[in-house]
Amino acid sequence: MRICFILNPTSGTDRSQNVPALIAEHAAAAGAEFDIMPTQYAGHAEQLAREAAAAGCRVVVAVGGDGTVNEVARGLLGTGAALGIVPRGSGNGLARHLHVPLGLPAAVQRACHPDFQRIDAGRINGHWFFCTAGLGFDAHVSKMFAQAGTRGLSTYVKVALREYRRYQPTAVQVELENQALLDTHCYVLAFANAAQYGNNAYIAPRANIQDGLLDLCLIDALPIWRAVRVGVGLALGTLPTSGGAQFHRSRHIRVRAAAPLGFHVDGDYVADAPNLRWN
Ligand SMILES: Nc1ncnc2c1ncn2[C@@H]1O[C@H](COP(=O)(O)OP(=O)(O)OP(=O)(O)O)[C@@H](O)[C@H]1O
Repeated sequence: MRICFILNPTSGTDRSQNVPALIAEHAAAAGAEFDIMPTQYAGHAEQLAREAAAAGCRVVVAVGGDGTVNEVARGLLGTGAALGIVPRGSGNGLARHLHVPLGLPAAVQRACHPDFQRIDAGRINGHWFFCTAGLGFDAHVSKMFAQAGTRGLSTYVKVALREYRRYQPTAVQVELENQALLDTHCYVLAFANAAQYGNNAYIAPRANIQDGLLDLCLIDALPIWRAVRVGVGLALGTLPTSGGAQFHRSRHIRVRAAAPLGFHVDGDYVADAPNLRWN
């Protein structure tokens, strides 16, 4: 079985290791036939993944964080090749959800001897996601984070605290299957295919990646007392019971807003769009 590792050299914050050499060492030790292809620009991993699948690779491994996983997985949709992950990002939400080992040697070993399982894919306005997507404050923070110049959890937390004081939520209507229309303020509207954003921040601890449904976490306002409670709930995985957030589950979700809203897809800010549909 031939395996292709697609490596984003810009993922994560640790530049101290020679990652291609380490992958080669551990893949060879696992007895795999393999290729290692570094990306050259944002978006390149999707094309490389599609080409690897067309060339007969049965497993195509994203070496990076959730953004790289998203691109590789997008490229594999409809090809029959399986996605593997060697987590090298700063959040690694999908890898953590799927219990992929976070250490490189064990992750490479697992990619070379895979257990296959099916996972759901979500879509927002035509953009695929595999872990989480959302709009509101977290989308706004992902936009500002991308402009911050540095990456990593501490930068993310700094940006989130700074933007917390500035962010104004928008009024939206949310339409779910078989439920009354919700008129709400979109402070956070998170669409979870997997349970966490990354870094073990559990936005939807009960999300099941194989149930064909999205878990919607809705927070309509975030005064400081609730922000603290939500922060604790994210860290402990208790958001559904600790108060401050509503949860729903649906296959399709439609969101209407008077003004265009930005959204994020697996942590990367995409675009502003007036009317969004999730499925
Ligand atoms: N060669 C490259 N040069 C610049 N950007 C790249 C390159 N290859 C991929 N990218 C972009 O880098 C972005 C960030 O990568 P990724 O999400 O893997 O790392 P991360 O942000 O550190 O991890 P996480 O999303 O888990 O926090 C991706 O959205 C991808 O489009």
